[in-house]
Amino acid sequence: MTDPDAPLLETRGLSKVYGRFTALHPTDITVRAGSIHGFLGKNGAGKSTLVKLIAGSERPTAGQILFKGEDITGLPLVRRRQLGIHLLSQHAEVVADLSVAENLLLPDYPRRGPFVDVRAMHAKARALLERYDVPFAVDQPAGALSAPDQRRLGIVRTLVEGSALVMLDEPTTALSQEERSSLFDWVRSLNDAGQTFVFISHFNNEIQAICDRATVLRDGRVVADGADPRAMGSAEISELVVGSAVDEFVRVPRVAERERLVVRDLVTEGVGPVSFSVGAGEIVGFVGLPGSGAQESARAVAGLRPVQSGTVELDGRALRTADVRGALDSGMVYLTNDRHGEGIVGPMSVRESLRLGNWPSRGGLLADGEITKTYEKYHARMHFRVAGPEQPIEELSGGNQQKIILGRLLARQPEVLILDEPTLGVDVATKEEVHRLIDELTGSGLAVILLAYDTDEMVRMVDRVVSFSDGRVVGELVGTEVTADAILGRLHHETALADA
Ligand SMILES: Nc1ncnc2c1ncn2[C@@H]1O[C@H](COP(=O)(O)OP(=O)(O)OP(=O)(O)O)[C@@H](O)[C@H]1O
Repeated sequence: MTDPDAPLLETRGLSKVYGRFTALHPTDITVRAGSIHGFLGKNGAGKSTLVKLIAGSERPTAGQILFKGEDITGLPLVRRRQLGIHLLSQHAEVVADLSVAENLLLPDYPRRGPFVDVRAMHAKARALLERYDVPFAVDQPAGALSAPDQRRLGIVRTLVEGSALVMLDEPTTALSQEERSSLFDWVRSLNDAGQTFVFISHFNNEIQAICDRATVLRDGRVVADGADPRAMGSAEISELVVGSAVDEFVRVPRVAERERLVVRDLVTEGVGPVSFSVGAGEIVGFVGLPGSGAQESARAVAGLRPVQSGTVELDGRALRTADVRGALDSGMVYLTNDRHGEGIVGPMSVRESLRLGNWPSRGGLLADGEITKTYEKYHARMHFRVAGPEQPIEELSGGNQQKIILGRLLARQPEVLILDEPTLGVDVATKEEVHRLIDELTGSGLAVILLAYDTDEMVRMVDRVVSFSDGRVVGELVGTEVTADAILGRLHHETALADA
């Protein structure tokens, strides 16, 4: 049995300074053996910095890390892994083109002479997966697994290596509600068997669902250590994280007076034909499971997917389909849910990143003052935690990068805004501010399409929901029909709806 009070890991005066910026002030925390310990905090609070220091991928400026009572501060990452300390970032850490078995056993493949013994490797992998209750085919490429299964594979790999502490940095990013809860069930069952986890999330309900202890960081300082989130209300957790009460924003639904975006019979690579419209000042939520056509249709409208047939009209003008430039020039912008793949130019400064692709010019010259004004405006609204306007965007915390990308799109003063997970990785306070900002813009006629896994976000923001299944539009919810239960109902009974 694991002693419930035994400290597995402790930090003493652990700090991290980057140049003149203190990401983490001297920090004392304790992670107990057998717990699921949440690290909470606003964007840039220092959560990722702390887990990186513990894992050994960053060196501390000062302080100590004790693991099972031993000082491990001077040990490199590989040695810490051997001791069983693992950090899994948001991106599933599997090698996509290696098989599941190869991923699991890397690099100690069973051998017969100089050759890898594939049979033995598969048998061993199968036995391991069975032990952790994950029934993947071992010979398929890991890249073919769904996102949550890739995450499971990543976790199993650390367990196979003999993990004592698995740290998960926002592991539910881009997972659907169902995928989240089944991942949680699995993590809980591993925890019941004694596995210790550290878990980072911006969702209070996730923290309350699986964590028995929590550490809260604010601006690089610990403000609570060892609190039990299950004994707190969600508002209480938010207040602890933010430092003041969070004023939840709920939009007053708006009825569109005229159509702005009209899409007819759009067919895009296995999806369609779909038809829908978005009115001036309206926010329309697209709901559907992965592959249902919700995201595919939104991307096709923005010119990000090839279109086989159908028409897209903006304010009565036909747009050329599959033309990103044309869509952008007409005022249609798309916020990607993959900021690493599509959103970030690493070394560029925060200030310039806000006007990337939309450079203000005066008499043919770059209007530098305008760039600064844009920075000041969005900094005031979205509270970037940055060292200053010239800091390279790649150095920012995940949530702060998301805010910059969103600011960049808003600075284009779009006519149609397509938001794919706009508050991905964004903290509870900023989420409300982002919602307010979008709501204000609809006041001047902006048309918005919103894709969001977070049903609560959907309910609070949209005027109407269009649901997708099997590549088709299968239903609509309007006004008071838009409730969390109704949206989840649409997701779970898509086929029933298709028949209706
Ligand atoms: N390499 C670096 N150089 C300079 N500053 C950095 C570097 N890495 C992180 N920082 C700064 O340290 C602060 C803490 O970042 P960290 O990634 O730990 O935040 P976080 O709490 O994980 O935030 P989020 O919720 O947004 O992921 C941020 O303000 C970030 O800009």
